[in-house]
Amino acid sequence: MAQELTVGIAGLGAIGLHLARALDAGVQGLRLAAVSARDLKKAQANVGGFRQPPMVVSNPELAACDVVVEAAPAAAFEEIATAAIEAGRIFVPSSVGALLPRMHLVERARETGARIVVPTGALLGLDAVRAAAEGEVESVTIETRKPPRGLEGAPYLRQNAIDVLAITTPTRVFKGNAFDAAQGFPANVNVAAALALAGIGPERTMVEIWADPAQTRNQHTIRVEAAAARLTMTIENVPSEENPRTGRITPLSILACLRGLTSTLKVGS
Ligand SMILES: NC(=O)C1=CN([C@@H]2O[C@H](COP(=O)(O)OP(=O)(O)OC[C@H]3O[C@@H](n4cnc5c(N)ncnc54)[C@H](O)[C@@H]3O)[C@@H](O)[C@H]2O)C=CC1
Ligand SMILES: O=C([O-])CC(=O)C(=O)O
Repeated sequence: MAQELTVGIAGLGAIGLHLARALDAGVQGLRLAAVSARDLKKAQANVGGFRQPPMVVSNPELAACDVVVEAAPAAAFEEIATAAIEAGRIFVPSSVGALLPRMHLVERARETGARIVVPTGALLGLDAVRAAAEGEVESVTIETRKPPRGLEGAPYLRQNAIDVLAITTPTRVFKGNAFDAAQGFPANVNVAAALALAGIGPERTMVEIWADPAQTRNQHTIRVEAAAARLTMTIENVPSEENPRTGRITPLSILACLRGLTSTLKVGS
């Protein structure tokens, strides 16, 4: 019989709370053991009614779990990631954009025996992108279209005095590489960072971000031109109620990713 992995979740928002509930409902081979949050009292109330209430701990204390899922704002990424990686755990980031300027953590994980497992999250097709990237890849692009409120508050918009809520027609608000996109939109295009890591890296992965008042969904289109195949894929995510920046599929994707850590039958590369 396969061993059970304990799971700790940092952050109980649109991603973390849904994931915590799903794990508490029972997933073979995984046990929710601990959660952390900004507001520990609220976290206690959120998990108090669980079948098996997890411990409410600090971010560094999550590293006692076998698997640490980061589902917090990007600003908290370093504290959560460092503790998990130093303890040699499996670290599953949501704020993937925050990993791009911290690739030394990957080197450190090699030394401590930790693993960093980036989920597909709100995106699709990273299996095909990884396969294509085993061969020659000419280009990888992602076009993200969100309702304006799904981009609100991004540092890039503030720095460039773009009032996204005043936009009345589809408007391209960013064009550049995935590294710069992740810095400028830390809460909006983690998908671009995941795509970059799956394929040809953050400098060569090109990103367009559109604010589109006609959109009701968070839409991402990937285009890959490679020696082995041409890929064009679109996902249209229903924004979550708690956080319109975040597609509802994200906690489901992380759950699927966690199942893959212990399942006997694993589908997709
Ligand atoms: N990889 C992907 O495909 C996607 C990634 N994301 C990213 O995932 C992260 C979480 O997203 P959401 O759940 O939608 O955010 P959210 O804002 O709904 O939830 C974040 C939670 O973390 C808590 N928090 C704040 N400071 C904290 C701290 N220092 N330590 C622990 N918890 C803290 C907040 O109180 C909140 O409950 C964000 O960085 C977001 O940009 C979001 C969507 C897709
Ligand atoms: O949920 C989405 O559509 C994507 C998202 O917010 C992100 O990549 O950070």
